[in-house]
Amino acid sequence: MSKLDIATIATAIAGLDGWKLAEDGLSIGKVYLFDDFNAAFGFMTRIAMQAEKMNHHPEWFNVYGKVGITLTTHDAGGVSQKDIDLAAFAEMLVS
Ligand SMILES: C[C@H](O)[C@H](O)[C@H]1CNC2=NC(N)=NC(=O)C2=N1
Repeated sequence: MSKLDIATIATAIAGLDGWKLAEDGLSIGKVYLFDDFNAAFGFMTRIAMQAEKMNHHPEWFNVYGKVGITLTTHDAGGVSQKDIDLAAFAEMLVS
């Protein structure tokens, strides 16, 4: 899996509400806000199952209803299609 160029990443995340490219260009991220911990952890559980299925895992932070997700592909040293795909999966869950 090779990393994508910045233009490709920008185009891909333009269609993913709220997802941003990190200053260093090496990851994409978004902060989700849910009504409570139950909703937040349910969201995280579904992403965890998809991450295992894809063998592609997020870096994330959770406190109560807040879930911060950062996606990068360690093996590629940047953002790959897997990161875009997992972000798209997260957006599908909340849309
Ligand atoms: C051996 C390597 O860790 C595995 O192929 C997977 C596991 N999950 C992963 N997750 C992420 N985000 N990046 C990776 O490069 C990655 N590699």
